[in-house]
Amino acid sequence: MYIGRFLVVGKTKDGKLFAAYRVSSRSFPNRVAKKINDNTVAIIPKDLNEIFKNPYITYNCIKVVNNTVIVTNGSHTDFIGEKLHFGKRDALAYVLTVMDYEKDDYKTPRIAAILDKNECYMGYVTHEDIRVKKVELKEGKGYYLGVYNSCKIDENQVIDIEGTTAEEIAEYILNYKEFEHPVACAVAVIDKDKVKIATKNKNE
Ligand SMILES: NC(=O)c1ncn([C@@H]2O[C@H](COP(=O)(O)O)[C@@H](O)[C@H]2O)c1NC=O
Repeated sequence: MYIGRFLVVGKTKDGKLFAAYRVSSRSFPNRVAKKINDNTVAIIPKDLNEIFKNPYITYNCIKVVNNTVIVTNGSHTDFIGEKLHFGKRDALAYVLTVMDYEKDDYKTPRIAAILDKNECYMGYVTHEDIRVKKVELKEGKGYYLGVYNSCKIDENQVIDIEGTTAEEIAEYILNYKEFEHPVACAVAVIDKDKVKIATKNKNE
């Protein structure tokens, strides 16, 4: 099944909260997840000329602001980070409403999640729907939300989670076989009062 870009929020078997993002792509497979600093992961084309071909393929996919993790499939990551003072629900609702779905051939949805050690919200905007929801995370499980054929917040969109570190989870989700065309994965794990980030790219 091809679900395009997707995010996962969940809890490891040893109780740590995490957010993950995977690029799956038919059209732009030559990209990497690159750790920019301890708080930011970007999705970048290997050939920088690609940046000018499509406005939606280069962006920060994870940002950590004061131990709060934001994960998205586009440039709304930074905007949400700037609006966290609205509260998690309202930051998602505001930015998704203002930025709307992507104006490409597929009307690709924007997806997002915000997570800290206390709570998690997921959200999306499509050309016909918009939703933000608080979710309760369960040990050893991750809820996914993807851009194609899976753009909904639904308890049935759940996968088992293997691994307890950011590195292990990134490897696991990049290689998650059910979802086709893996390209790159980035993960942020909340471990006590620190957030640890890791990336894993195809053929790395
Ligand atoms: N965020 C991304 O990494 C991303 N990659 C591709 N897109 C958009 O989705 C369209 C379809 O891409 P694909 O065939 O790789 O699923 C692209 O033309 C582009 O407009 C993206 N936009 C949203 O997911």
